[in-house]
Amino acid sequence: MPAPPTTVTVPLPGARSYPIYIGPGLHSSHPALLRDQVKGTTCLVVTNTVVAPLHLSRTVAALEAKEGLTVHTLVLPDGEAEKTLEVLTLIHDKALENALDRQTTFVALGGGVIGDMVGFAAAIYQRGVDFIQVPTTVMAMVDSSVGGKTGVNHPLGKNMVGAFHQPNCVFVDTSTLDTLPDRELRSGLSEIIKYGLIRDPAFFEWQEQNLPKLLLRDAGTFAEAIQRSCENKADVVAADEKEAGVRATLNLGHTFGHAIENGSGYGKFLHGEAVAIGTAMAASMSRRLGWIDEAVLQRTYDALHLAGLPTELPLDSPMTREKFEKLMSVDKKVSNGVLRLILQKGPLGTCVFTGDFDRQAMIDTIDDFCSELG
Ligand SMILES: NC(=O)c1ccc[n+]([C@@H]2O[C@H](COP(=O)([O-])OP(=O)(O)OC[C@H]3O[C@@H](n4cnc5c(N)ncnc54)[C@H](O)[C@@H]3O)[C@@H](O)[C@H]2O)c1
Ligand SMILES: O=C(O)C(=O)C[C@@H](O)[C@H](O)[C@H](O)COP(=O)(O)O
Ligand SMILES: [Zn+2]
Repeated sequence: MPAPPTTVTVPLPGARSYPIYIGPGLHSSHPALLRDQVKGTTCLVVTNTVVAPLHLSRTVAALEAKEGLTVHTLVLPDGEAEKTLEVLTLIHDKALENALDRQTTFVALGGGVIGDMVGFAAAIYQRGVDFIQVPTTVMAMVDSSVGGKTGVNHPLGKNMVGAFHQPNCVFVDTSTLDTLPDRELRSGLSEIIKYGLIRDPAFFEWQEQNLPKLLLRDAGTFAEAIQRSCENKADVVAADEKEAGVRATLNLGHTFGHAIENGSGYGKFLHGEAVAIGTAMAASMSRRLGWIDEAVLQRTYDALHLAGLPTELPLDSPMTREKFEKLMSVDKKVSNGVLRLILQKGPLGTCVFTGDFDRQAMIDTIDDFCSELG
């Protein structure tokens, strides 16, 4: 009997708490932890054209070992540009063609794009069916598979159509990272750094020491980074599941970042790259406001650079101040017409979620980041 894997729990009221299982080779060592989460007699595993040839057979084998379970599969096109309502409809087409009923479970096998889309498809299929997250990117393992934010993009705004829908469990087989390209791996580091900046200075200090080992894919270091990230995310989600307040802090850098993702054409930047530039913009704005000192600004930039992430817009960027303002005006944190932002304030590891800041500081920051372009 293999030792139990590392388990982080997302505590939620009403018997909705769920486990995040983390470990190398979980598909082989602990397949029962996955299949036991399927309650009915059918499930639909959804993945994409990149992940399917690499990992689908392992997930299907783990599920098919359950007696009486019929496993359906669907392979979607890959990429952020495919995170749309049109593509999501293919999931419902497949489910209905196979007469999948309300007891079915959807299984999301892939990165954050698949996880967000399959979760939303589950939230609205026959008004809600179960789903399981099987994340295969760093981004999905440390952030997107946890917490139940699901949805798709709209041409006019990122993640603009979606629902809160929590998974039955998150099954993190860290061995799937062996096939992840370096660029996608670095992108996920952006959200790991975020946890340090918004609430966990000790984790940030650990990152300052260990980011080089993460880039070298050291397995033990990765296991710790994933566990500590999931613990941070689980704490925040438990405190504020539907983002009435503190959960918004998980959006550090995202208002600028989402504008960059949309304004550059979904897919030019990976989410974590856009968030890295957005985090640099937010830090610069905090410094401009006098809310952080030069040392905190420098450490923020240094960590992003150490992770191999960008902190400025590329020279050929189509972003302009007008584009930023238009896209940021539909951010989900706008309340009664006032944009609220997450900004670092005080010592490293502290931030605020506020609409109470000098708007000129935001404009000047945007101008500063756009000034080298075109
Ligand atoms: N719901 C949330 O809380 C939340 C949090 C963070 C990010 N997100 C969303 O997640 C998305 C970004 O996620 P992502 O960075 O995982 O992008 P992604 O899902 O597009 O994956 C990145 C690339 O890696 C490929 N890939 C995935 N696993 C692989 C593997 N093991 N080996 C080789 N290739 C693999 C994918 O096919 C894709 O080409 C964005 O849409 C973002 O908005 C959501
Ligand atoms: O879980 C959350 O809450 C987050 O904000 C996590 C973010 O990293 C993630 O990118 C999320 O999808 C952004 O949410 P949105 O509400 O700004 O679309
Ligand atoms: Zn994010």
